[in-house]
Amino acid sequence: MLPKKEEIRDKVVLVGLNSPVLREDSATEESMDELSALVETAGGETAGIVLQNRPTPDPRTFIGEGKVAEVQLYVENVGATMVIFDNNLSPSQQRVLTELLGVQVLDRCGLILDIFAQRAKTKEGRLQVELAQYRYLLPRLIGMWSHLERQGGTSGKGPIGSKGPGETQLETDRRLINKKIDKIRADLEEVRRVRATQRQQRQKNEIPVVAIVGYTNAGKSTLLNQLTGAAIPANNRLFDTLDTTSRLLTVSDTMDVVVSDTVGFIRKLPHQLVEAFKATLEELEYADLLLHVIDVSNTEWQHQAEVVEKLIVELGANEIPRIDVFNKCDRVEAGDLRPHGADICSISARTGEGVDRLLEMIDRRLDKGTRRVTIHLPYDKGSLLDMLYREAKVESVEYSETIDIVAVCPPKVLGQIGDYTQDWTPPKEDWE
Ligand SMILES: Nc1nc2c(ncn2[C@@H]2O[C@H](COP(=O)(O)OP(=O)(O)OP(=O)(O)O)[C@@H](O)[C@H]2O)c(=O)[nH]1
Ligand SMILES: [Mg+2]
Repeated sequence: MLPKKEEIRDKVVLVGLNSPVLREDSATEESMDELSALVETAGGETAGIVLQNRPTPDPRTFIGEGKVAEVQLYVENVGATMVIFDNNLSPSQQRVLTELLGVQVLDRCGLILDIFAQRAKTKEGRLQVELAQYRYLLPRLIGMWSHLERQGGTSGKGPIGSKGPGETQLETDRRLINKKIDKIRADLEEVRRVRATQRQQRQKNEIPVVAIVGYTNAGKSTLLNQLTGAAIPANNRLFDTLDTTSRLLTVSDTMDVVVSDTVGFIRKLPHQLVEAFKATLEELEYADLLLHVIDVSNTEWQHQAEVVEKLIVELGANEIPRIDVFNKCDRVEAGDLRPHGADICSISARTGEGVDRLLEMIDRRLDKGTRRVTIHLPYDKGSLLDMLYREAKVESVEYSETIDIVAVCPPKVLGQIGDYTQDWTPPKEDWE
């Protein structure tokens, strides 16, 4: 585990393998830079970067054996205390490398899990991280025990069914961890149930849900703060936000929405984490609109946006209407700004530039044709008032020459009272 900031910082050598067979798990200069930012976030310090090009990984040592010796020399020279791989290592590769290099070896997944463990604050967040950690740990634990067995040579040689001490211990550990996993799953199930109830309540009140999604550090929390005046911490480090925070936002005269900030995405997000954060990310599935925040000041923004798109599909949220929000436009030259389109807008969540237009877009995208109108109802049509009380939100009623009513009406109601309203403006036609 990496120490916190105020303690001595781990000196870390970063190692990556670039190989076509690894496909998305392959390391590039950009992914190594990002790994370095992750190390920084975790409170460590990058002491060197080694990137190897190789047609295929070595099954035992992942990078080539010669490269292992080179890394070992590097570790000694800079006095590194840890080596972190940008790729995913198998449990046995991790073990072999730890032995050969003589310092702790982590892979990208392990590092991200570590950061999540440092950041998780709420009970739910901690449960989710714990679940991911146990799921990550289980195969590694098994590898560790079978390794000890081989060294000790005390087991595995007897007749089938006879258990050596290593195996017994392994089985005990495995059972304990599986029991833990079951317990955490049950607790998270309860969280999910509570969320479902809250969701039903919102649906009954017909408050649409807008979820802010995007790559880590894109500016999601800053946008929620800008929109709602919330005070969610927004820091220039990866995975600052782990919990979903929701706030009410008045979008226009006729519309309130709930806006939710969500955990950031990253390339090679450990699948254990995706699974563990399902309860949080489930919110996405039920959102009425997604705001995909993209940091255009990052040279990698296109790749980052693709990663997010993929995860949105994986989470079954790709059918939900979406607005692409190009953020941090204050940091790029005006000429570089992305073109405006029906579902695209440029903003600066920090300065507030472009946010009004974003609000208009949200309003239109979610608009189901609801309008606030003044109705002048002749007294002989008084029975329509009952219908209004049932089907619309009546805000005021005055009895003068006619019955004067102000009400927020869904389209169905507007159709029935159209003859008695003057100020009903039909929905704008300039989209879809
Ligand atoms: N210049 C500039 N900086 C911004 C803007 N929006 C956000 N930032 C900065 O970008 C950094 C990350 O912002 P956050 O809002 O924490 O990003 P996030 O997407 O919530 O990040 P995670 O929660 O870590 O996934 C912070 O330092 C913000 O101040 C912007 O429009 N312009
Ligand atoms: Mg955030």
